Amino acid sequence: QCCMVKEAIVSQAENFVDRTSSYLCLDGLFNSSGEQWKRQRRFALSTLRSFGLGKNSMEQCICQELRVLQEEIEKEKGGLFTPAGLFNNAVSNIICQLVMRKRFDYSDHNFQLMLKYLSETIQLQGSIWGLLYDGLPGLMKLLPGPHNTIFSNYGALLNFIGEEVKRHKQDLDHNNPRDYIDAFIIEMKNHKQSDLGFSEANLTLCSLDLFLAGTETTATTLLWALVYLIRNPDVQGGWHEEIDRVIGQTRHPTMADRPNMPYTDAVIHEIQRIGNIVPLNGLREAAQDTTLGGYYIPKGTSLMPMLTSVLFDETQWETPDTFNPGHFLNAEGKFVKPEAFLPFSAGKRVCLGESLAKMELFLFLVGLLQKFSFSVPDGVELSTEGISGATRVPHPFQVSAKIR
Ligand code: HEM
Repeated sequence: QCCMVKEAIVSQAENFVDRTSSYLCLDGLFNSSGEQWKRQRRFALSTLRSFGLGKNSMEQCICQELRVLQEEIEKEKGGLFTPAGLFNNAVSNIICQLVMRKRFDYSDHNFQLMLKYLSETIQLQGSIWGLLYDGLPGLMKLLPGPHNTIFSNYGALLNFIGEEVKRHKQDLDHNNPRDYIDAFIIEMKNHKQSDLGFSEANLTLCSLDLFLAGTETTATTLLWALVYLIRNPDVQGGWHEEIDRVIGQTRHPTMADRPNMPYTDAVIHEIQRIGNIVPLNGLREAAQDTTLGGYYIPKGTSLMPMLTSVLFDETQWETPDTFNPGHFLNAEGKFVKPEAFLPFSAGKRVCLGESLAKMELFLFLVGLLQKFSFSVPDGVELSTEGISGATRVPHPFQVSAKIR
């Protein structure tokens, strides 16, 4: 199965095309294909890079947000709190800086509402209701049910981004674009009509895609980190020890610390593997009759490459169902990355934000562990059973964070 997933998304990619979701007939980044997707993906990558993606300035931006997050957690004074909202807000602020050059306070109720809509929509889209709608949009449109909430949530989210676009148009300086939205508006002027997706409607959709993709996955990974660290105090202790030895207690982590922290690297990778945050990839469709892993797949067949099967393949991992950072360490304690590790997928549609996500996971997690020990009251056990939608999230939980 592992080989099939990799074959389908990498070596046989030309035999499969992306099958777009029926929701709202969106273009955006996720749902476009062909020339438009190619152009939009290239534009998004180069624009985000020009505003700091993968650069030192991004590192500083994440560390500033880390400080705010640490202060917010400190305010809890070691008492129980719910980390989900804080993590969502902190992570979202990073992609918001790139897309709309602003961050939102943790007390901003309207922004909290947007984040709630976002999580709810992602869960519903991956639920049976979302899948039924994707399969039978004509019929489902006529029926009541939770799938209708997706439309109202998208409406509110598109409105929120639309307001930002309006504000950007009012004070745009064509010679000094500030962010992705500015750069897109300028690019729209260079294109006749709306070819290759450079239209105002698509600007809103692409911005929403970045906001959505850049928030939920990374914030959910941070939540799984707490679940597994609290359930495995020896791993949390080992991580504290490496942080104290390599960075100490006074300075902030930087990406330059990473090569000196193999245990940290291994734990983060193991959290991503066992957390299995994006279990299902987007639908693909066989563009021609194809043979994959010995199976004949006729042209037109829809396939869903399950990243889960790669992450839990017992031929690839020593103890696939157990949280074990040793999966990513060799006998000398050096970090190694097995080929079967594919949480960002692979091939031409590989996650566009992979480098940003890795930077965020490293800096946020090391910064939080440097400052706090996380625990739950005696007798409480955090569940590893996730709630599966388009992403797999932990059941809501509370933790306490004691300053170290
Ligand atoms: C731990 C965090 C993350 C995980 C596990 C993750 C995982 C994924 C996966 C599995 C895909 C689907 C790839 C495919 O269809 O083959 C994807 C696509 C995508 N991701 Fe991420 N992602 C993460 C963070 C981010 C961040 C921070 C951004 C912000 C820019 C982002 C932006 C995107 C975009 C725009 C796509 C669509 C790419 C396309 O269709 O061309 N992701 N991601």
